[in-house]
Amino acid sequence: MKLIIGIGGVTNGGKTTLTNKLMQALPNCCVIHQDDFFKKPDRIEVGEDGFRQWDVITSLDMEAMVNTIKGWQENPVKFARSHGVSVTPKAEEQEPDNAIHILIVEGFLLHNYQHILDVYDQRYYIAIPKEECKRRRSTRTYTVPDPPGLFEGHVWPMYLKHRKEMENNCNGIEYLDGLKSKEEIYNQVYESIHNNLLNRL
Ligand SMILES: Nc1ncnc2c1ncn2[C@@H]1O[C@H](COP(=O)(O)OP(=O)(O)O)[C@@H](O)[C@H]1O
Ligand SMILES: NC(=O)c1ccc[n+]([C@@H]2O[C@H](COP(=O)(O)O)[C@@H](O)[C@H]2O)c1
Repeated sequence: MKLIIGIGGVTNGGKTTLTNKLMQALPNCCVIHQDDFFKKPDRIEVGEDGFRQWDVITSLDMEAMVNTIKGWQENPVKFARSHGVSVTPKAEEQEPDNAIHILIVEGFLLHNYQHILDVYDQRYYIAIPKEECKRRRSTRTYTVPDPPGLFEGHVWPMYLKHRKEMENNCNGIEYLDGLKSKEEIYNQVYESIHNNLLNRL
C-alpha cells in the first residue's frame, strides 16, 4: 500500500520539524522537500517592488517535483534506497502493494499547485500568526538571505494571497495550529495517519 501525505504551511510554520519527526516513526518513509525545487536566483523574476519574487509557484520547478513524486510511485523501494532511506526486510521482499510505503511531500506552496492536488491521500496545513512567523524567520538564513523588508513587502502578502486561493480551491485539508508544541503537533498528525492506515488495511 502506498500513502502520500502532503504537509503544506506558512514559511517557518514547522513543516520540516514535523516531517523529520514523522520520518523517524513511520516505516519505509521517504520525503520530498518542495524547497529543493527552487530555481536558480538568476531565474527568479524581480517584481515592480524591487524584490525577487521567491514566494510564487513559478519560482519552483514544479514539473521536476512532480516527476520525483512519480519516481517514488513507480518504485518506492528503489526510491528509498537511492535516497538513503532504510526499508524493512519485509518490504524489501514483498511487492510494493503488499507492504506499507509512505511518502511525505512538504512545502509552503504545496496545496496551490492544481495539477497534483489529487495525488495526496492526506493533506495538512500548518499556520502561525504573523508576528511569530516574522520572529522565527528572522532566526533563519536561506541560501539567498532575505533582503531588508522582504517579509513585510513580499513574503507575508504572498502567504495571505495563496492561503485564500488554497481555501477556495482545495478541500479535505486538516489544519494544524503551529503555535502548539512540536510534540503536540506531531502526536496529532501521527494519530491521524495511523487511523488512516488502519482504515485502509
Ligand atoms: N511547534 C513549534 N513551536 C515552536 N517553534 C517551532 C515549532 N515548530 C518549529 N519550530 C521552530 O521554527 C523554526 C522553523 O521550523 P521549520 O520546521 O524549519 O519550519 P518550515 O519547514 O515550515 O519552514 C525552527 O527554528 C523550528 O525549531
Ligand atoms: N531555498 C531557497 O533557495 C530559497 C531562496 C530564497 C528564499 N527562500 C524562501 O523559502 C521560503 C519557503 O521555505 P520554508 O517554508 O522552508 O520557509 C519562501 O518563503 C522563500 O522566500 C528560499
